[in-house]
Amino acid sequence: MAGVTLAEVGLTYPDGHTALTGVDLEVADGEFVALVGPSGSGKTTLLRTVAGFLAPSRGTVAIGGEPVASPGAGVPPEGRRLGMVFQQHAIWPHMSVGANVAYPLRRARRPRAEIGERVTEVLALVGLDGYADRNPATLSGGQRQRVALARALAPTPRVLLLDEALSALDEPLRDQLRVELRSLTRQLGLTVIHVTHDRDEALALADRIAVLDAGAIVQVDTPERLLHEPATPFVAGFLSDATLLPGELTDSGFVADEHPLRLARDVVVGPGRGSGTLAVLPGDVVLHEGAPGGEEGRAEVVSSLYGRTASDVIVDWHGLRLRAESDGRPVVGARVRPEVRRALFYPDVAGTAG
Ligand SMILES: Nc1ncnc2c1ncn2[C@@H]1O[C@H](COP(=O)(O)OP(=O)(O)OP(=O)(O)O)[C@@H](O)[C@H]1O
Repeated sequence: MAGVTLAEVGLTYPDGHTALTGVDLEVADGEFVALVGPSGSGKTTLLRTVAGFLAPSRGTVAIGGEPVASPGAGVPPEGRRLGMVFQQHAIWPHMSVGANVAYPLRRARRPRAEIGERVTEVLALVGLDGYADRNPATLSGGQRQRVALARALAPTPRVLLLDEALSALDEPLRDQLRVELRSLTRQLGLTVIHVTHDRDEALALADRIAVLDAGAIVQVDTPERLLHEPATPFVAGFLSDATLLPGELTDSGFVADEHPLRLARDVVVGPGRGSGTLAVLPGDVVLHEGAPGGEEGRAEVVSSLYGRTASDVIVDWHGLRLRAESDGRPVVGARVRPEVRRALFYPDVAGTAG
């Protein structure tokens, strides 16, 4: 059993900056959890707290049910039986590939024969069979990351911590390593916490994703639920590029503040009445070309980026930058009429009437 449990974890750096404000997170044994959030939201701080490089100011961290950190007490990183892979510069250039992978085993004073066997085994696992004698300088970026992964896996860690481990690689290599990483961690039944700024990578790899904002977790859920049922306007905006706008929801529908958008009640998803925030997902907007109808329905295309499944389009609609997915590729400057087919409503806490 090697799940990871964080209970009420807070962390304030010595300069007084609070990076984590009370994080509760339960990662199950064998689960792959991605941590995402804007720059500075605390992702790396959280990962380093689990690793043992940082001590929480309050709360506890447990691995496999055993408390490893609480204020004033802690198991050092080397006693936590974790593997870690960073973005780059993770392997030592003056050692051969085999020596890099053997290093944590030598430090643990494992018998020489066992070390040799294990190095061969993990190099094969990451697709680097026969690379033990190579100098890391002669490897590609992707191969070096595989060496880093092999070194992290060599001592049979209970949990694998990845900090932007694939981010320095170019596509399509990054994509290939994503696939390999996922099947490898499944095969080994490893618990993984993966920090990434790449939303698509998190959605593709993770069983569940934890979304951080300003040092707190705002939602932990499966990729599907995060995309279709974001818990807050922030999550809808951050993960799905939702357009957010304030307004009022009544029994007859939504009326935007200082904008012509009006929606019937049956296309607005969400509880409550009163003032709040509407989140419009790009896939819920249809752009009608030719812009028939009244002036208030007209918008102008300001950006149109072609994509594999749809174009990513931004229109200026009476000062609102509305994001839409479009089957075609509308040209910049075209006049269109946006139709919002569905939207999510989040009542203001103070403005909710029930
Ligand atoms: N050693 C430190 N001393 C003081 N503040 C720090 C220190 N390290 C990080 N911080 C601050 O703590 C907050 C969280 O930083 P952290 O690196 O965990 O964020 P992040 O989500 O990983 O960001 P990024 O995506 O940019 O890597 C930031 O405001 C950062 O400036």
